Amino acid sequence: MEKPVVEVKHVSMRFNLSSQKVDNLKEYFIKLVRKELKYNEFWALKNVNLKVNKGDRLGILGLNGAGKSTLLKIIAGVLKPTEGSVTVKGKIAPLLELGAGFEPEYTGAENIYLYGAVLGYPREFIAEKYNEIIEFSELGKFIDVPLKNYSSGMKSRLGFAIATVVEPDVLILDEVLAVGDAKFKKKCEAKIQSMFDKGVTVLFVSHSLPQVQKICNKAILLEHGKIIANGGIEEVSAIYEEKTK
Ligand SMILES: Nc1ncnc2c1ncn2[C@@H]1O[C@H](COP(=O)(O)OP(=O)(O)OP(=O)(O)O)[C@@H](O)[C@H]1O
Repeated sequence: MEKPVVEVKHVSMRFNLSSQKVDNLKEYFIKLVRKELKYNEFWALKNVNLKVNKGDRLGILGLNGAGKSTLLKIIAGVLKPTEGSVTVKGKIAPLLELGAGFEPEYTGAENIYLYGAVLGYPREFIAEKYNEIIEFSELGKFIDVPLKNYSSGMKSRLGFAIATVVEPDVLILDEVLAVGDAKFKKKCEAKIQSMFDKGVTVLFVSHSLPQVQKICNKAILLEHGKIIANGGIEEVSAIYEEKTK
């Protein structure tokens, strides 16, 4: 039997939602110290089990708030699940919120090392790939400018360049990904396509069913934090379409 590249076992994720109105920070800390803050527990994911085999391209479908991004963040290691475990074999390129690990006071060059470390790349590896990252980002002399002076497109370009410098075994794509202007977008799409051509395993979140159908061979459908369908793309798309009628 085929060994899964990604395995999600009994994963649940609880968030604490504040149920009270707190007017300012001072009041918040007073309530915190007096243990007067009340939370409502909210389970964004509930006992999710999933296996993704090598070379599969899995679409993650579901309505707003179903838990799609939370699941991707847990698989990428950005969030730790409240319960359960995730194993991923090989290198991951998580194209989620690009540049979330950036430090605004540091230059682009310094952030390459910082963000690289956030993604778990060894320092020597970053040093080796440093020029390639700068070249792909097309930031030129701006690489020595603090990140706080970058436009949002420039930050995304640097984030994309760092996250894709590895040859990943697993590519995590969230459609919220914003990657600069039309020209740079094309370049990113070409890079993603080249990863597809090499047979990378893909996890893809999108609200666009045609886009998911174009890219993916399999899909899951999440509803209120639970997987309610898991199978071939056509079968799961049909269930999703029925739900969104
Ligand atoms: N940090 C957080 N704190 C509290 N609640 C959160 C947090 N992150 C997510 N949630 C809640 O978890 C639920 C699932 O969110 P998630 O972003 O995973 O949904 P989604 O399926 O990706 O939705 P969308 O299609 O709108 O992007 C939502 O109800 C959201 O409010």
